[in-house]
Amino acid sequence: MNKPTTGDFTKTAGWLDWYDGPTQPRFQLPAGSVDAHCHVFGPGAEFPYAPERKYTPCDASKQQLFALRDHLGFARNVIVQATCHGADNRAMVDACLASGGRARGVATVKRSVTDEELQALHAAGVRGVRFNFVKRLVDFTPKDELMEIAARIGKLGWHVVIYFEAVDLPELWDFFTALPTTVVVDHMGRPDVSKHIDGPEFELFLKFMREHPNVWSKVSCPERLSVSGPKALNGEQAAYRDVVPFARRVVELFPDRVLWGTDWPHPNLKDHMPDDGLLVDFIPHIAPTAELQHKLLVANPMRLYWPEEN
Ligand SMILES: O=C(O)/C=C(\CC(=O)C(=O)O)C(=O)O
Repeated sequence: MNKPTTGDFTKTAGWLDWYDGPTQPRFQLPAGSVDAHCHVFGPGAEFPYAPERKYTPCDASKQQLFALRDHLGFARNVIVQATCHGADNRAMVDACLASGGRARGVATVKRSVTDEELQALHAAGVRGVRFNFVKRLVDFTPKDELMEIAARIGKLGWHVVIYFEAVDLPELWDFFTALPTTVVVDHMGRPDVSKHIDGPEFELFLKFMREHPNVWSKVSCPERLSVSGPKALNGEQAAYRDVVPFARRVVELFPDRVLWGTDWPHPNLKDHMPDDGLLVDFIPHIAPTAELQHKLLVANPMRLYWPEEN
């Protein structure tokens, strides 16, 4: 895959581009698998990055995303609006429209979004909005604004994707548990995997899922969560072992409410870029049976993003 230059934009210092030439996964994805968390970036020359962004990425186009999809053996993508595009959803919408029905989207919208704009996003394939609470990525948005947006998009049958770090869950609990829609948590709420899996922090996350049947989780991003590796590089077939027990527990406890995605092109990784083929080989470690794999990769994302096909 050739990486284009970033138009007039200069990448954030130390930015790592995605892994060039990922290996063919050994794990064969079930037919119809969905990569339920990935992004497109720009290209900046066509879809400029937002003035309020906290980082400037490398360009990562829809063609490059679709080439990765085909290489890894996925059938479909869910393209999640990244903060570097703010609430300008054009790059994500353009990718959904170009996918021939094989991509759905998760948008970022402001309170000022009109009903017509929401309808247009729906027609393009958007089925959710993302509320981001990771402080290094976004400025604060008042909760009453977010609640108002949630109520409006709920009427369209959309869901809310929430991104936060584990230490912030207690403070966000009341807001999250009041959301009226299906709620999808990015990357298991970013547990600190150096803490004990049975400790209070991860237990609070499991309680969140246990007590609220509208809450789903992406069991993605081991490359972001891992502390001790090993990294998904150089043919490593048992990467990110410290994350496995956490993700596996969520998959086994809530098999009908989990999703998986590559997170390509892996924004803001500072230390290494995973080989996406080896990331796919991580899946059977956290979903060890064919039944769990089918739910995680096919049945669950299809139910949430393509319910009309069920
Ligand atoms: O995309 C991800 O999964 C994670 C991100 C970036 C992000 O969310 C965004 O920019 O919107 C991160 O942790 O830096």
